[in-house]
Amino acid sequence: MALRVQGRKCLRTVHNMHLLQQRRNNIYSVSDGFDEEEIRKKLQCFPGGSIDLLKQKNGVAVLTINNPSRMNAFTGTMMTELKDRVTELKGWTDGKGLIVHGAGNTFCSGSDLNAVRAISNPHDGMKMCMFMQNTLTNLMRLPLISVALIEGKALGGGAELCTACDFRLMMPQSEIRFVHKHMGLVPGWGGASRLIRIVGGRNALILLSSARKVDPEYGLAIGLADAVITPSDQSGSLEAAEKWLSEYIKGPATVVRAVKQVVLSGRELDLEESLKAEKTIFGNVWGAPANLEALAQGSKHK
Ligand SMILES: CC[C@H](C(=O)O)C(=O)SCCNC(=O)CCNC(=O)[C@H](O)C(C)(C)COP(=O)(O)OP(=O)(O)OC[C@H]1O[C@@H](n2cnc3c(N)ncnc32)[C@H](O)[C@@H]1OP(=O)(O)O
Repeated sequence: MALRVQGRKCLRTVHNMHLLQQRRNNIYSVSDGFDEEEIRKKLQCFPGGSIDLLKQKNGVAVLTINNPSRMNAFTGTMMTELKDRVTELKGWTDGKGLIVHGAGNTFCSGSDLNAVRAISNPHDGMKMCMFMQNTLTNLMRLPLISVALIEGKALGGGAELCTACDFRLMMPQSEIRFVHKHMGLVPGWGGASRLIRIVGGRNALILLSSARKVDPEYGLAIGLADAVITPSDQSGSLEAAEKWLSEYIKGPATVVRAVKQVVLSGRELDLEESLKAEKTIFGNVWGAPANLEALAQGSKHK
């Protein structure tokens, strides 16, 4: 009898770990008819710009969408570079936070229209969509607290990209705009699914069906923007974003990453599975150095 109970417990733990593992993986794989190498080769035909990653000692990484002459539009090589940078961040165990921003004074104007025109057939479009969904899902699931710093415009795919971050910071002149309908499209990089979870179905329907501009005031009202930052003469927008983020990433990386993981589980799993995942994550921090140190110090929370 005791053995049977133990066996069931063990099976449950394996199932639980399997679910957590699944969450870390790509949405599309070979079993979905997705051949990453095939689309990578195609994307390499559309070069230009870069995705730059700076991992700082303070545990905050800065990811720069860098193609200012085209308002930071995503070329094919930038899509593959984004995938590689996100993979690099997955292995960065000292990391706590991430800021995604654009070079120059703007965020991102979506896909490079030159590439879009060249692959405007459904087969290639679907492969690109699967590739970007995999990348942005992995970005969203990083155990880092992420912020999209939206300076200037976030249009089309750029608007979708900012929904893969935990928070969105706008600036007085910035705008987020899902222009897809005006292009005869709907979002395909996972932007619609994430937008609904951020602002609710009603607001998402308004934004997607009207391609309405979201300015900071409207962004704050519907919960798409988390704050509006105004850089001072002394510090630029990146510094202001880092300052805003610093509130949420104080303390050891193990604990900050665990916080992000429990929130991810709650966001993505049903209640029972989320509770089990929470237990597993809790098991990793309970009695760990940060916990023991806090107990030894007898900390008070006045
Ligand atoms: C819809 C879904 C799809 C996806 O999910 O994959 C997409 O994202 S498609 C792309 C959607 N985005 C657009 O359609 C943006 C089109 N561009 C604009 O509306 C304007 O350029 C704007 C508002 C971004 C900036 O306007 P502004 O007057 O400030 O500057 P310019 O128009 O002179 O732009 C400077 C320079 O950048 C080039 N540019 C801008 N966006 C793109 C882009 N997405 N792809 C390629 N090139 C882009 C623009 O053509 C100018 O180049 P130049 O050689 O100087 O004429």
